[in-house]
Amino acid sequence: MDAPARNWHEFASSETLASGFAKTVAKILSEAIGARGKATLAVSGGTTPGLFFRALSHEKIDWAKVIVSLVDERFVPENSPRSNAGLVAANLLQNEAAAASFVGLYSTAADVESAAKHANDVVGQRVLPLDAVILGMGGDGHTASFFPDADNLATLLDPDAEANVLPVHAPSGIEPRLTLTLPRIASAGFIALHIEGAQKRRVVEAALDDEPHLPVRAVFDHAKVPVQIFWAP
Ligand SMILES: O=C1O[C@H](COP(=O)(O)O)[C@@H](O)[C@H](O)[C@H]1O
Repeated sequence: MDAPARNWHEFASSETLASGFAKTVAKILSEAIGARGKATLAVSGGTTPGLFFRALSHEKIDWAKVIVSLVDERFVPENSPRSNAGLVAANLLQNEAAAASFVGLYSTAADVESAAKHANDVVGQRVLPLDAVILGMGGDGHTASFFPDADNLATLLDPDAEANVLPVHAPSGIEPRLTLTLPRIASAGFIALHIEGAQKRRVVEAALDDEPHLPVRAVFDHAKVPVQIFWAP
């Protein structure tokens, strides 16, 4: 397979990226609301998106018609500092965006397998299809919870997977995880990869050139629309 196109959107700083990227995502959501009366957005967690979330929360769109969900989640309750839902609640579902609905992936199930079954159904009923997906990426080339050492990586990355959400066990992921599967991400109407720093840029370039085994590459290969990379040093 040929290397996918690179669509870089480069900003001078995290702050200018956050505000420019927020305007782009707000426009996508507004267009979806105009077209079908609602918009669905799945966002990532981790250390990168906080500033962007805060900028997006101030955008003046019809947030009551927006459903926000997650690309992936750690199997931890929302009050854990490791919870992606907690990050979204504290930073995105504020200000104008407080009117949005939120559908998370975590539930107080006995184990991550049961939680994934529950999330699979809820996401299928309330969230899909996705108008916009915001991905992050770790320095190991994982995106969503597609960790290189996940015991079910091939299933997670199966372009024909029937599941919406699957459990993940990966030593490098620390806790068990819940993640959207590749085809649910790849079929979104807008797909952005938000990364910051020279090292992550090198990882993306490597994934697109000579390291196609890195999990993030699978999104580029199967996305229905070209993946847009938002980057700041
Ligand atoms: O564990 C996760 O990591 C990735 C990347 O996070 P970052 O801290 O390097 O920004 C994130 O995209 C994913 O949602 C999260 O669960």
